[in-house]
Amino acid sequence: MSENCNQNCSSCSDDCTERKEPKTDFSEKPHELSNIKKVIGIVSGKGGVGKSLVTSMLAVTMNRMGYHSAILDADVTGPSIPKAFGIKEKATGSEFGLFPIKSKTGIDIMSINLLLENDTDPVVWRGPIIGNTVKQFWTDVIWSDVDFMFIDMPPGTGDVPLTVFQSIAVDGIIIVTSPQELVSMIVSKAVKMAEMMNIPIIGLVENMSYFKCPDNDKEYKIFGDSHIEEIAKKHNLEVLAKLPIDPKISAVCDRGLIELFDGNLWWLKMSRHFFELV
Ligand SMILES: Nc1ncnc2c1ncn2[C@@H]1O[C@H](COP(=O)(O)OP(=O)(O)OP(=O)(O)O)[C@@H](O)[C@H]1O
Repeated sequence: MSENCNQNCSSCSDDCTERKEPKTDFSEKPHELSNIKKVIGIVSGKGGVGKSLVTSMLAVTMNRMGYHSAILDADVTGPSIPKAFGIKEKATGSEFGLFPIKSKTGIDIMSINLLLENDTDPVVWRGPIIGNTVKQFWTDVIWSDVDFMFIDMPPGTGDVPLTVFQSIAVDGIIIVTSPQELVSMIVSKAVKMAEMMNIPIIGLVENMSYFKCPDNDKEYKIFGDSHIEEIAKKHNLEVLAKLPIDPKISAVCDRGLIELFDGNLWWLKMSRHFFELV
């Protein structure tokens, strides 16, 4: 029995011996014309820590290595992926389903902003509708020959991420954090959620870890000291990267040119973990 057992089997995914009700399977099949090999979810305990940036750069890195990458932007209320890739056109469809938009370098992307008339329209929908929209990005979009799909998950551990985890067969997740107070609690929540859903955690990424001053090469910890190593040890996880604050990153994102960012070794180091999933 799970140490967190609340005697309510309907809200639990554990296969324990005490189970009273059969496990409900909420998983959805992708579109019948889709072919997706591996799905990696990028999650964060709270917004604004760089989840979309990590999602985008991982897709760019794998694409540069010759793998067909895709991004499913499940962050419906804060969709920043089309902006980072400079995508302005709208998604189209046929009687068979919806087609993702191809970025300049061939990454397939689907996001709510590719369907809304105006990018600036707010998505003032309740959780179940948002959850269903993300499900449809999985079931109604034709994802052709995708080697690695990266999902920019909605921030937090609430209703919407839960729906996404239950409906989409995610092969592994990466948790993105920043070096601030509360990180320990936020990571613990994300880890518990992944454990409940039986989803492997590939590792942790600390974004905005430090800033390296170009004038004196010194590293400054703008958001305070990092505790990511202790947190990783506590949960028996690997720290995949400690990414610096880099004004060049925000500049390319703002100009829709993320595919031109030359990246650094961190991204290549992270990508080796995806091959372990294959
Ligand atoms: N390491 C970094 N250096 C400089 N700017 C960064 C870095 N990481 C992220 N940013 C910038 O910070 C902003 C927030 O990043 P991003 O959109 O990736 O966060 P998020 O966690 O996905 O947020 P949300 O959950 O609100 O969508 C963006 O403008 C991005 O360009």
